[in-house]
Amino acid sequence: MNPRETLTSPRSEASAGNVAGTAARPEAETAAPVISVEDLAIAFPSLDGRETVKAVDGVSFAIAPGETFGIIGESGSGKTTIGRALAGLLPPTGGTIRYDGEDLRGMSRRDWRDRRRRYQIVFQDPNAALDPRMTILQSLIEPMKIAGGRSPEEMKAEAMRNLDRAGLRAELADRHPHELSGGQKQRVNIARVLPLNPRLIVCDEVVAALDVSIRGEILNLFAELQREFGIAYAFIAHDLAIVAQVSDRIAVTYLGRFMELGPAEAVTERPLHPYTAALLSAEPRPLPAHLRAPRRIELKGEIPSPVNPPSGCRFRTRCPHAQGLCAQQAPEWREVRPGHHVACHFAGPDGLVEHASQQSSAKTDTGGDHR
Ligand SMILES: Nc1ncnc2c1ncn2[C@@H]1O[C@H](COP(=O)(O)OP(=O)(O)OP(=O)(O)O)[C@@H](O)[C@H]1O
Repeated sequence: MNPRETLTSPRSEASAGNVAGTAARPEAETAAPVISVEDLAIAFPSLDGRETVKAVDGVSFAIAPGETFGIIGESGSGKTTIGRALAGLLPPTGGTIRYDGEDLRGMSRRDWRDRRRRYQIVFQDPNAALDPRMTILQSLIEPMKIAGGRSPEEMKAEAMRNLDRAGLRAELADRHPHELSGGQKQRVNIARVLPLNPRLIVCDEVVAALDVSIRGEILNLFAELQREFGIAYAFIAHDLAIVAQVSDRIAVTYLGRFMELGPAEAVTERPLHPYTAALLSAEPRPLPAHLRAPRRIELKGEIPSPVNPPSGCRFRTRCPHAQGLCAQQAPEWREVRPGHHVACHFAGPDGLVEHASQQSSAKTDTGGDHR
């Protein structure tokens, strides 16, 4: 994560050498993944209990130490569900998650808790993890109490150190959450997880509820902690420009599956999947030049229900380039550029859109209109 890079200066290719399945940063190429996910599936019973909501339906990836792994996609695409599963808050209904190589299933509850502690989540709502009745100091001490092994004096000293690390003044320790701003509370949330020596923090829309003016400061704090402690982040957000700015790699999620996964600058500057291109061109705010889609691709209609996803390619019902094949066959997950994977029948190393448009003009179209 490096939010100090401005949005108008994309990362250089050299700084983003990539290895399939792990990090985009060269120093992480040989490091064992902090987390590796294989064929993850998470299903919920629907509200009436009669159907199954396939919120996540077969995603695989690995995150390297110190990497920021961005996850984007429309509302309902499964981002939060993936994030909650990574933080151990939701048991997978299929597939495996390995934490530093270990599958935690079947462990004793105590061992599981000890391991899981190092994979944390910070939510959009700064109040989500703070008890309004506790002082900030008590809130900072609470996770250490649960973890055990420190004396009250040690816990207090560690809490004060982390308050400082998170950029907060010592006198805030005696305040209650309602006396702090949203940005300050989000800093407390970050300070709370530091004593747990996190390996991975899932950042779920962590700046979405904050004033635009302080978003950069919070992102800088995440970046500083990453540099200092080598923490990896799974960074979930709607705001494409922010995800592009902070991530080493980006996964593009649609209806519980990944459509595309690759180095951040490649995904945002030379997207392979029409869904990624559509997300880029649908950005309400003007994006920096390097993130702008070459032409506008309209994303029509709502995301279909994960109870009954479309056959073949899940995106086909909204894809301007869909053809007969897309309804019949789910596209394979292919690596078409080094470290850059895509699930689209028509993606090639030089991109997709032109190739698919040429074919679609000659064949029957099963999707929306062209363009
Ligand atoms: N506890 C649950 N019970 C039933 N369905 C659920 C549950 N949690 C999530 N879902 C469904 O799973 C799908 C994915 O939801 P999820 O919150 O992961 O998406 P998201 O991409 O994070 O969306 P948003 O950006 O709005 O947070 C949605 O259709 C959602 O309604």
